[in-house]
Amino acid sequence: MTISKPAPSSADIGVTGMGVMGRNLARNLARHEHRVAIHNRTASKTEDVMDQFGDEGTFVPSESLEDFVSSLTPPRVAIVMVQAGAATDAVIDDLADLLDEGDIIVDAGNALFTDTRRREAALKERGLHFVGCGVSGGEEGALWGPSIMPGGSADSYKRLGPMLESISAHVDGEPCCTHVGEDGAGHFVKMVHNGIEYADMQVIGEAYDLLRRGLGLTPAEISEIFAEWNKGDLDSYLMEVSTEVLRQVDAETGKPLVDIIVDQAGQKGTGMWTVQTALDLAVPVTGIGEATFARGLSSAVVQRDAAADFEGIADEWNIADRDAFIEDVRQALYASKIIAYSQGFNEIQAAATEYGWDISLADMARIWRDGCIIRARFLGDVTKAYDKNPELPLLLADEYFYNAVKTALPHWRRVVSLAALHGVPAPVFSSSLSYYDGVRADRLPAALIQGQRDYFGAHTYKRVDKEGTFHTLWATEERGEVES
Ligand SMILES: NC(=O)C1=CN([C@@H]2O[C@H](COP(=O)(O)OP(=O)(O)OC[C@H]3O[C@@H](n4cnc5c(N)ncnc54)[C@H](OP(=O)(O)O)[C@@H]3O)[C@@H](O)[C@H]2O)C=CC1
Ligand SMILES: O=C(CO)[C@H](O)[C@H](O)COP(=O)(O)O
Repeated sequence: MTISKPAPSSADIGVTGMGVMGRNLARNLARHEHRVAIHNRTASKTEDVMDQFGDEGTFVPSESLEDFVSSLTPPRVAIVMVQAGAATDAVIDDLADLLDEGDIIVDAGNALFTDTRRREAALKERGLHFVGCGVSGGEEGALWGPSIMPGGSADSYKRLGPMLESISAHVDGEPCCTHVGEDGAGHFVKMVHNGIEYADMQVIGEAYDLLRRGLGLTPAEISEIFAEWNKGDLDSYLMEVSTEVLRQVDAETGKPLVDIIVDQAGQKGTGMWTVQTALDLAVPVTGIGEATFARGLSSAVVQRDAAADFEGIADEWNIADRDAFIEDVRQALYASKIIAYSQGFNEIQAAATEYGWDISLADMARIWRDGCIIRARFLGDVTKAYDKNPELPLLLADEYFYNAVKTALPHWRRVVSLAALHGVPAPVFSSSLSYYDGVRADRLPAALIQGQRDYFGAHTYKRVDKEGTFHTLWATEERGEVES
């Protein structure tokens, strides 16, 4: 269809960016009886949406951004769904010039939360509301009910919230959408969601690799094991996805598709942002970190080529009890997953303190129970844990999760040892176990590190037996101690 000029104030909400996500969010809004203005830089995409889906609800298409804005009913709500970074800045700038005081711009892309804070502050000065809003669920989620994580002011949520809640996924009648917190809080939580997504995918990958190498199982056999696991504590969308991928056969070669796909994992940057930000906040997110580095290692072609002939000097696999090994791997996967989530929630907690965001961790777990990529039965238990104690210092301090990890421990230790002995990389399984042993340790070798720092840089240390800060005069013969 060709697009004609829309009637002024004929839409309740608008979406600009008719890519994979934007068009489906617009269709979801239209299906929920919102009149949706739609626009795309390349007008043919808007026409395409109208041709294919125009009869699904009330769409108000525009060719120009000016028409798009004038078709919105004041106070206007315009959702931007374009690439993060420069593209988002460009669209926001153009929109801001056309909007009036009190109007709301929603950035629903995967923006870096510091960009969101900058944009919110700049637009506030112009009297505009800016809402950085995480959306998860991929193409299908956007269409049928994503998990939605809006930040921005509580005032903008009053206008925006009911529309977003109407299109989100629901669990027991509760929307998987809530006001996360002020300014960049929504995008922060979405970033950590994606970081956790990386860790969750990696632990499933490590389980697959160990089952395949340890027992010589085929991808189809592992798919069946995963399907079984998916009926219990590990029940999750990513487990389901893995089951599907592993059972897929390549039509051209007749081989398992997973053997045909090049083993170099891509990344768009949200996992890396989660790790970089965690370092800034001094929160150890070892699971997410190792998962992100594992993707990096997989794509480090030059280094992998150079190391391809290195000896492993590893044991040959000879597992006597197949079922016991499968259970070991399942337990290692579950425990490592709990650690990764525990660390991710700690990162959100730390950011809430740093930026003054009033984020309910229970609500974050609640809105991730469905719609998003990390949706899982497990998140119902995480919700309960934070409902019971919103101040939990770490998820593992909850009795349910502590017991789960305690039960998993012997299995987990066996798997990590076997992986090391047999030369199978299991970076998240093993680093998560180290985190667990580190966080529960009575004494850590950090005392030696403090001594080393004091020796070469007079960085001082504290003593276990008295208050104060001390320095040993290492360069003197007496090596006396002074209080500094
Ligand atoms: N795909 C996914 O599963 C998910 C994606 N996201 C996030 O959603 C956002 C959109 O992703 P997705 O829909 O997959 O992307 P697509 O590549 O499918 O679409 C990108 C859209 O951005 C528009 N665009 C790009 N550059 C500009 C620009 N300079 N000015 C105006 N418009 C521009 C494109 O317009 P044109 O047609 O003219 O090129 C197109 O409409 C991203 O931030 C992404 O990270 C979030 C959750 C899940
Ligand atoms: O946001 C998402 C889901 O919530 C995307 O699926 C995510 O961007 C995928 O990330 P990457 O390409 O880095 O694996």
